[in-house]
Amino acid sequence: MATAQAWIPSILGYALMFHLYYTLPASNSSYKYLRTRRHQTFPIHATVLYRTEQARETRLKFLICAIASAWAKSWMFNREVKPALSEEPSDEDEDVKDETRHAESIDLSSLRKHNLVAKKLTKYYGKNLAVNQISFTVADDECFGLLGVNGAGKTSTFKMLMGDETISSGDAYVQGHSVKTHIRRVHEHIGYCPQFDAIFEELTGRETLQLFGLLRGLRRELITARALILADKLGFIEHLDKQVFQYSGGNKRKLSTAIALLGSTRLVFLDEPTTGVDPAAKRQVWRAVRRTTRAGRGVVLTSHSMEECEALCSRLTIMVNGRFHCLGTPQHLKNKFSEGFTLTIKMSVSESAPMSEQVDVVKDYVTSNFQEPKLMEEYQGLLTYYLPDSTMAWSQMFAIMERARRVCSIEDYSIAQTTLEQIFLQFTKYQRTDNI
Ligand SMILES: Nc1ncnc2c1ncn2[C@@H]1O[C@H](COP(=O)(O)OP(=O)(O)OP(=O)(O)O)[C@@H](O)[C@H]1O
Repeated sequence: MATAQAWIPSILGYALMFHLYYTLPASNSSYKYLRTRRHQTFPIHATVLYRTEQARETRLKFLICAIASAWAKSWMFNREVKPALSEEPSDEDEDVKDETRHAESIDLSSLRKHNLVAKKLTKYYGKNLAVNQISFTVADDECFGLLGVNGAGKTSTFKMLMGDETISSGDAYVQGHSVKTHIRRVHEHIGYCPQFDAIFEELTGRETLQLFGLLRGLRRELITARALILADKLGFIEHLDKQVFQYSGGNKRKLSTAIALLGSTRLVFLDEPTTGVDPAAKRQVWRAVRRTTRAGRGVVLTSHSMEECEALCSRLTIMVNGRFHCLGTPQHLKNKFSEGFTLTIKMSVSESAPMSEQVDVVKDYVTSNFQEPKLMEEYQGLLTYYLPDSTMAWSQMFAIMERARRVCSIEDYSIAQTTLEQIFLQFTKYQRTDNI
């Protein structure tokens, strides 16, 4: 499809070019010399004049044709085929509706009081609707998480907010400045760690930070001090004077995160900052992000790690097909979308009876004390149950299991709520994959 689209403007352009070339009238003088030539009566100076005239006209025609061709091309590429947007899907989540109403009710005079306000932000790539009328706000000291599978629209959202991609409709406001009309002012307030490291391989880490600091308009001494602090906190200080091409993938991500955090901007966009970063270093990045929000700066984060979102985000949303499908604190989402609990029991080794008998006793106990428990896994004295009754109180479940410890051969047990990952999977199974 993309190839066909690329060919159409060229064919149109060239067709237009040939059409114009053969139909545009030549000037009188050109006709005159043409006629003269046909009758073989032209003097030598007339031939020269004819060629000059002809060349000038040809150039003019080609110029007109080239402009027409370029216009046809840009019209084809910039044309956005917009299928009608449904006003508000009826099955939209209440929290998402509330956030939408809140963001859209903020009037122009109050926009300055908000760190980031997005109103009906929409992105089309041709016919593909990548981001579908999302509205949200990000407060100072808030870490707002955008979750979603590949192709959900997270990066497109960032790109629109950064002015890297045009906004198809809607707008966003950073500290009151419109992304559509005042992108330069917007840039002053945003630190950005893109999904793919946009850094110069030949520079050292220190030079990179100095370059980006100077571009931000920071004083040299300040940049030097901040570069050292960030490299130390993010854990790449020993690589600071190495050229970037020598950095591992994880260290490049840390450097990109440091660039985003360098300028003390009101907002920081982090697009999968810990991809490829080892678990210990990940914690360092998390600490740096927490310090950022504690300092009163807003962070918008995308990540494929549920653990990361749970650790960092004050609010998060799960994006599917360019729309928000739920929104709230991690605990709120767990309480709201929780579908039961997971009970894990570890059997104790006892000489009094064979293991299989003891396991049967525990199974009977669980079946008679919980509603419709489902044995998910049984492996070497370890039983994992799914408890679908999400209305049961924690205290009640623990009381049952403490009693079980006294009457059965149980060494240990644990009860866990549905994880954020399970909730994520519930939503993302609806993601279209045809256009990724
Ligand atoms: N430059 C582009 N041209 C055409 N389609 C695009 C372009 N960039 C993204 N898309 C499409 O837009 C949709 C959203 O893509 P986007 O990169 O925003 O998703 P994402 O949630 O960031 O995914 P990932 O987790 O893989 O980064 C996808 O269907 C993708 O194919």
